[in-house]
Amino acid sequence: MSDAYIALADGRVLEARARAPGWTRGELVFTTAYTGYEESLTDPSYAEQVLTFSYPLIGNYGVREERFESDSVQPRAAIARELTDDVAEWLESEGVPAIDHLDTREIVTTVREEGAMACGIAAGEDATPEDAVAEMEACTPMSDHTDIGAQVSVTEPTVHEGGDEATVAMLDCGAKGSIISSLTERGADVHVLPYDATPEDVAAVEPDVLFVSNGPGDPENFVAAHEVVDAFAGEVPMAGICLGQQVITSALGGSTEKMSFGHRGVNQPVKDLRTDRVVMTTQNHGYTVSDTGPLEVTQVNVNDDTVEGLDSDELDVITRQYHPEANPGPHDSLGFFDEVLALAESRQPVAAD
Ligand SMILES: NC(=O)CC[C@H](N)C(=O)O
Repeated sequence: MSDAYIALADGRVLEARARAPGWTRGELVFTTAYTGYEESLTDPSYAEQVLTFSYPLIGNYGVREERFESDSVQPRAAIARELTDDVAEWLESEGVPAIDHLDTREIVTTVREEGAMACGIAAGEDATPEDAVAEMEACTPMSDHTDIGAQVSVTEPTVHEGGDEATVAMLDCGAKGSIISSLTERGADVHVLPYDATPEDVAAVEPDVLFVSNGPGDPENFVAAHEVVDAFAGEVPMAGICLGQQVITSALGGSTEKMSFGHRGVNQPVKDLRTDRVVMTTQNHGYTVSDTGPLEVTQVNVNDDTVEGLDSDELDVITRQYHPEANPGPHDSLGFFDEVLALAESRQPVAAD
């Protein structure tokens, strides 16, 4: 008899071991990252998802708060072949169900073949397969989470001081902490605004750059952020990461679509079309830009040719689909943040003598 079950939308029910008890459901996804479990488990972009680690041992260097990307665990549940006690205790204390001792290769190959899918988990002494199936059946598609921004955003504007190099207005659609610190470390003051900030709220900050953060769910559901981008297009330089790239592009007239199983890992190869240089990147997304509107493609994914970087000299826009802040991940693309600051500088009025 097992004390945990996961039910997949394709009808399969797998037995597992409960590591943190609870009943839950979400969109089943996997990451191939072999380090960075604290960063991934606190990344707000995983809200409403159940995160499977394909790497078989998760937790072998403990749990340290300094590596957290937000102040809570974000996925609805965690799955690995083997979770250490450190990670299991952390997840239990956060009330997030966790299971291990199952064949995670089966989950990964299923999601790769059939796409990200609904799943239900029942973990704990009284768990039954039927409970897991009932959870799975109650799971709603990601695009139905129309106000997912409210789950992950600040509710009040918050200022992170970095210096007078630039003033950044960041729409917090679920921002990772290290995106904010990558900007403050370079001397920018970052005004973090709620995901549903109005153009007036943004104007009040007098930003040199408007930055749209990463975030969970379907980018089309971030309606207020689309309105802000539309209001400032051509007036204020813009930058975005992941959901930020998707929102900026669709607000400017392009579009996005859902991928089959997405990109989640720390070794996604990206080629810069201007230099022919390939860098390794950290990624976590299930949607992609399908029509770039007025933006020019500067970078593509070497594996599947999807859009990784966009640019517009005319509109002063630069965006990335991957995560240049690299937490976890290779540091190859940290220079993106220097480009964001240069963009801000290009628009600042030259001081009179
Ligand atoms: N990391 C992110 O910002 C993810 C963006 C979006 N939710 C997606 O899955 O594509």
